[in-house]
Amino acid sequence: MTATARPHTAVLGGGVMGEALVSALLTAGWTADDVDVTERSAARAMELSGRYGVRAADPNRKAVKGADLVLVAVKPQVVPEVLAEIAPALRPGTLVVSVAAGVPVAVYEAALPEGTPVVRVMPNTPALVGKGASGIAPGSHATDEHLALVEEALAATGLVVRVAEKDLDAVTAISGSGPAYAFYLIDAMAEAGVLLGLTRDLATRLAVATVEGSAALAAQTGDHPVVLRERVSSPGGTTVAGVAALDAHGVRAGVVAAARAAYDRSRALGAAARPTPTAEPGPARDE
Ligand SMILES: NC(=O)C1=CN([C@@H]2O[C@H](COP(=O)(O)OP(=O)(O)OC[C@H]3O[C@@H](n4cnc5c(N)ncnc54)[C@H](OP(=O)(O)O)[C@@H]3O)[C@@H](O)[C@H]2O)C=CC1
Ligand SMILES: O=C(O)[C@@H]1CCC=N1
Repeated sequence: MTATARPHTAVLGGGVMGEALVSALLTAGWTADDVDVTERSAARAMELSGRYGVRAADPNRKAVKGADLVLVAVKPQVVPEVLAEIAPALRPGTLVVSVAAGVPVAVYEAALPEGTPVVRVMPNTPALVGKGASGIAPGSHATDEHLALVEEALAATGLVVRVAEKDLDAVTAISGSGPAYAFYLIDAMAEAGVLLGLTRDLATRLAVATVEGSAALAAQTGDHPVVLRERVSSPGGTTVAGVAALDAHGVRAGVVAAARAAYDRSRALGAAARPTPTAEPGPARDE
């Protein structure tokens, strides 16, 4: 039996998320020969090449020339310059997928040749261990087949859900940035354990296992979080005392404020990436 051919793929930007994407592609059935990765620093590109066997390509423009799938994983502020660089070299039909926070599909469609299919993705770092959560949204030229290809590319990362683009800033605020909130909670629980006399190692292991187990219980039962919380809370017991203290310290309001701040920041990053009204319209391809 021969393996299914995968589209030749260029990953532009090999930082935290670019590396997660490279790893996910290889787990999903792409071979190392199918994947090129570009980086600003040659040393980082060689590091990824050594770790995964993928080709360290340079520059972005050359990498996309032979690609059927381009994954943009640079910072939002760098997206406009990368699009300007690659636009003339993109082959017709090449699917451009971006994980950049906030940057609207319209920015890609304005910068890339007319008709270029674009899909925006908001992944998160638990993708590194197959436990991620990603929202994906199509641009105006992306078809169901394009979305299916993105789902195939992300198959090893965990949950992938299709959403409307208007919801991606909210997805960013909840699941994109969310791992940091969860790590914040784990760190705070571990620190509290140390305050109460546990060793840091034990307190950290207990906190990690508790958050992991609670997430697994919520996922496997499908029960509402309030129901699950009530099951922990014996009348007049320790848990109601603890949860009352969380409420008294405004922790719920703090989580809502965190998500709102991340949402606003995502929108601001998107606004900053939009071209000024005087900018020239889309470029032509290389001959
Ligand atoms: N980290 C996360 O949890 C998530 C990140 N994202 C998105 O993923 C994108 C990348 O984020 P993250 O991986 O955290 O950031 P990183 O800074 O770790 O990665 C970006 C990488 O791109 C490199 N780079 C910069 N300019 C270029 C260029 N012109 N061509 C090729 N590579 C370049 C950077 O090099 P150098 O450092 O030398 O500039 C860096 O290694 C962002 O747009 C972010 O919004 C989305 C969801 C979650
Ligand atoms: O912090 C950020 O901007 C990126 C996007 C979501 C998670 N990390």
